[in-house]
Amino acid sequence: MAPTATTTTTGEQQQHPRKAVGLAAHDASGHLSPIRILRRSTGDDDVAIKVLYCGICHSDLHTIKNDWKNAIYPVVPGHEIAGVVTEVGKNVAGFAAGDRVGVGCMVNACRACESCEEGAENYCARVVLTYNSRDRDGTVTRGGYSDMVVADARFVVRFPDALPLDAAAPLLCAGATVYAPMRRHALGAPGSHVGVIGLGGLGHVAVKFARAFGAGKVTVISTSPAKREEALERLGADAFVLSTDAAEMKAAAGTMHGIVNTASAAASLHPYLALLKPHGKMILLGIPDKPLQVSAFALIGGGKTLAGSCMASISETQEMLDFAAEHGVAADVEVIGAGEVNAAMERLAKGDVRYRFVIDVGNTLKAD
Ligand SMILES: NC(=O)C1=CN([C@@H]2O[C@H](COP(=O)(O)OP(=O)(O)OC[C@H]3O[C@@H](n4cnc5c(N)ncnc54)[C@H](OP(=O)(O)O)[C@@H]3O)[C@@H](O)[C@H]2O)C=CC1
Ligand SMILES: O=C/C=C/c1ccc(O)c(O)c1
Ligand SMILES: [Zn+2]
Ligand SMILES: [Zn+2]
Repeated sequence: MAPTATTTTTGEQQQHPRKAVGLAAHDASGHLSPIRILRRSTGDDDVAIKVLYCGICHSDLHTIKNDWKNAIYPVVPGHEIAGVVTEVGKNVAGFAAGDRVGVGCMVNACRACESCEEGAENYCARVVLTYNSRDRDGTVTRGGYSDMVVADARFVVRFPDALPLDAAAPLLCAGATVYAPMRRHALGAPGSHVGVIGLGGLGHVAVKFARAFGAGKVTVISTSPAKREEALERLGADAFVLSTDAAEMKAAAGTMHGIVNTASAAASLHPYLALLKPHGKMILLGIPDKPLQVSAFALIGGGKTLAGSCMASISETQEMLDFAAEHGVAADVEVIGAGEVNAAMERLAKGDVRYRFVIDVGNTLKAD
């Protein structure tokens, strides 16, 4: 199907003269179709990247379906972008043509606030997300379901040679998002018992990182009985608790030092908080479309902590990639062609993926 022309203004065409092709959703049906888009020229601080792979994060699905009511259509999703450098600006010293690089969830920030100065640009109030965000030049950002991207070098990371780009692409969001809070809150530290709610893209990588951290015990807490065997036999979990089984949940109550919650749909927190030991911590990562409720007693009783965490900083993302390369951590992926993306979204909505779809952009997304 021939790409549709994107809706660009004359101003945007002047600022973004470079033709590219992508996959866009035009409404809350979430149906993705080819689109011509424009990218900026390579600025002095920029890196131009030929996209080879892009992971499909559940946030992409939330966004194109407008679950969060923040979609700026046409949405070109994708923030698990892996590819090779084609051009660098004259101020860029750390990258060169041919380098294996990635772009995750962010492409800009204010660089002046307390968070930016601390190297925590993911908590900048003016953070610019890789897609569906208003950039500083006023244009809407478009993500990695496209054949090329241009990004400020500060927001580009390097893949170690040991990481294959298809299986490493999901680390840019799924991996970084679980790695950062697990390190910050010592979840999965040696001798500790960590639970992971939701064995999906984020969850399965959390299990792998917990193993690599030397956790004393890793328990998957899942709504899917079909995931039990491979959680235990292949992913390295020590235990599997079916959250719909009252006896299994009761047996696990009060046993966990920490829990990583990656559930993509709204579910009562109370049964999960009961799994924590006194003073245990739940890190909330999943972003369901509906607000969550928690009773005071669920936290006060036991002195428990419920903390949110958002993406990861660029330095945490690079640290995570280097750690993953050293410890053999990569995502379990199902590589698909650009033409299969809508079928993949339907399967993702049903949890029918083990455990991350990755689009083979380099070989299957081309301008006609
Ligand atoms: N905070 C942040 O910075 C980030 C947040 N996210 C968010 O994290 C969530 C997970 O993303 P991702 O891993 O890509 O999604 P996936 O769809 O790959 O995995 C989500 C998992 O959640 C579980 N789940 C689904 N529905 C329910 C339910 N009703 N109750 C309990 N568990 C449920 C399923 O696991 P099982 O079958 O084992 O039950 C499913 O596999 C999304 O909401 C996404 O938007 C993603 C990246 C960054
Ligand atoms: O998948 C990652 C999404 C993270 C995210 C963070 C902040 C925000 O406003 C979003 O819409 C998504
Ligand atoms: Zn994501
Ligand atoms: Zn800032």
